[in-house]
Amino acid sequence: MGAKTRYHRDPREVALNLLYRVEHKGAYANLAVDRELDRYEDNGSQHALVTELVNGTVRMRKHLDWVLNLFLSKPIQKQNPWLREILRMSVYQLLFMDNVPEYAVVNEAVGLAGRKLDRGLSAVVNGVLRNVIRNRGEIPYPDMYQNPVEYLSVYYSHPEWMVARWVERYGLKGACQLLEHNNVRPRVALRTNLLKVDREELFRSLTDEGCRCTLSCLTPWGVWVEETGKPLRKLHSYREGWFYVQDDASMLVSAACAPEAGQVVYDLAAGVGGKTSHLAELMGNQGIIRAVEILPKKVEILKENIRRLGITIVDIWTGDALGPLAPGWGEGDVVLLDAPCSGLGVLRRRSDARWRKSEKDITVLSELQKRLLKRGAQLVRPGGVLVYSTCTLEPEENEEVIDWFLGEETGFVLDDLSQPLRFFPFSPEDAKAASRGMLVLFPPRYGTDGMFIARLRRTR
Ligand SMILES: C[S@@+](CC[C@H](N)C(=O)[O-])C[C@H]1O[C@@H](n2cnc3c(N)ncnc32)[C@H](O)[C@@H]1O
Repeated sequence: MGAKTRYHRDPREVALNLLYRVEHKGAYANLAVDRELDRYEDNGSQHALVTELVNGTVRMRKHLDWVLNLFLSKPIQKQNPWLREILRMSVYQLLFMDNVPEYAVVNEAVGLAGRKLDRGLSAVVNGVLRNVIRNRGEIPYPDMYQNPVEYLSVYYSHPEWMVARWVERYGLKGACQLLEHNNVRPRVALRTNLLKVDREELFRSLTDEGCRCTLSCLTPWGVWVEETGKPLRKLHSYREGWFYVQDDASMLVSAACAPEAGQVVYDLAAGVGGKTSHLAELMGNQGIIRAVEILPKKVEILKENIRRLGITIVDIWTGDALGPLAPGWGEGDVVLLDAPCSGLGVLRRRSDARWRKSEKDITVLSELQKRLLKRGAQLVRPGGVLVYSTCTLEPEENEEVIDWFLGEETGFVLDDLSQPLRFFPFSPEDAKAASRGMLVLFPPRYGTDGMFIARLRRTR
């Protein structure tokens, strides 16, 4: 990429153009923001403002639309698309950002409207925003007692079908905790690459480069970064391959496999290699990992990741795990299936993800998961281990897949997860579940991503 442009455009205008692309052209919020900001010289505060304006506005869309509809004569959905995004972004600042003065929000919005719209619509922007400011203390949300699902869905800005599921499963209190968790920026966690450094050394290097971090109390590898002086990719320790960016919950998956040096290990849905690389680290980079991934683009990133981390034991097969694999790939000691899933446990990571999912995805994915798990089982040697994981909380993709599998395959039993994960500070009820072989990490409980892990052993 050539020289970067100095950041001279109004960050709100940059954010508005991005919002238009996300809401009206189908762009993915995180990719669109990254790509756009990559064009400019890094300027911490303006980059942070654009990111917050876009992700916050997209994430809180349902809440914002509810509020706006109280003050508009025509529903927000029927308004001019530019007007819609200017109003949403401005009300987001008024209701959810406490470091932007009200007058600045209105002035900036009217200025943007003047550039994108005609005079009449600029006046609408001015009038609506002033009305929101006057009434912000007494917004009438849906009735919490009469219709809790509708209330939570609007207040926490999630699709109603998701809220209904979670209220039924976790009760009102648990659902509220989860919804709140999904609206908070995730912490940045790094996994120390023990092939190259120990965690204290990584910590010192990060601190020397101006990062504010703490050691994770959840895993032996994690370092939590609260603030970086520069983007992670520009750090010396990143270039040296001393860490991989990964949530603590994901680190549990490879740990649950408990692979040993010299073993043959399959990673049947390797993606960009988050778990593959951790498996290799746990094996001391000795043995063989056979990584399968259907998307060539991801395989390219996987290759780059393992190169940077200094891992040399991964053989890659680019293709469908349900089809034929590389010649000579027979049974393995451990098979991991980190299955494609609805991702409802990691909604906080992508602001637009909640709006892209449908309840039908869950049913469709659970069928694929069953087929992939059955395929994985064929690759486990007698006495070997099969680990199944997802980053969703939905039983159809988790416990029900395992129950179905155990009904079909008589040669497998659930295997104790608490031993390989003995470092983790489980609640008593999670510890019990882990010892029985299946575990759901409920995100608000540990501040992690949501994760499901099941460990099975082939008995014959
Ligand atoms: C949950 S992601 C894996 C994430 C990865 N384990 C990591 O930690 O980075 C699931 C992956 O499965 C891949 N996938 C989906 N269907 C597949 C199939 N039939 N065969 C192989 N890979 C598949 C997807 O492209 C996706 O990268």
